Amino acid sequence: MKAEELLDLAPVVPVVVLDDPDAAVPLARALVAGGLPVIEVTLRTEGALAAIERIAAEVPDAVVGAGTIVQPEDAERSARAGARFLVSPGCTGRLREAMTATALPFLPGVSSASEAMALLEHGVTAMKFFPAEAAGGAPYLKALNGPLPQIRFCPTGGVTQDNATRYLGLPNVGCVGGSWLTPADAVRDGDWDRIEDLARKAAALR
Ligand SMILES: O=C(O)C(=O)C[C@H](O)[C@H](O)COP(=O)(O)O
Repeated sequence: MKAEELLDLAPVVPVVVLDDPDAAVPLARALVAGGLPVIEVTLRTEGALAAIERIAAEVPDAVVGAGTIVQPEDAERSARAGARFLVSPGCTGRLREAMTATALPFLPGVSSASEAMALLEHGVTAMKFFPAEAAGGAPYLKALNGPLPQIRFCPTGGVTQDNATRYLGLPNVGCVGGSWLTPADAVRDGDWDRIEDLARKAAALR
């Protein structure tokens, strides 16, 4: 799968922070049941790689990836755990090389025209726009589409059920990402029905 194709699999990519790897499988099943098969597990917790491993092994309909790829080593570690894509909040030359070396599709984070152009020089045309709302929101991305129509984005950061359509209506947006599908209290309480419901509403956004 190419990164461009990843952007078209689902309108919303849930960004998940998981403390307990035991929650990974029921959580992923709830998201898939609600219609959101692409799941980004952030490497912000100790259990993140174990969570990715479990989802990859036990939820065949999910497309699980690793988020918060910050160190070059994170890319290979995530690939070994079974991640099928990689997402980073920003990008450096070393990080791009490490993500490229895994042969997995990846969405490097950018928040400016220059950052996007630096990646474009290396043939990267699918990116995460982060932090989307704080960096200028949908008007900013709309403005980038004029000079840089070959780049498509997954805006993430401050995106919600209520503002997602502003992004999804843009020609250079494939999908959006966000943590609103998996509220911390719902994950802690194992309220998978609530998460499935949130996913279903988000899946209907497009
Ligand atoms: O962890 C990463 O890799 C990030 O870059 C940040 C996340 O994508 C955002 O924290 C999600 O944003 P919210 O939906 O506003 O919570």
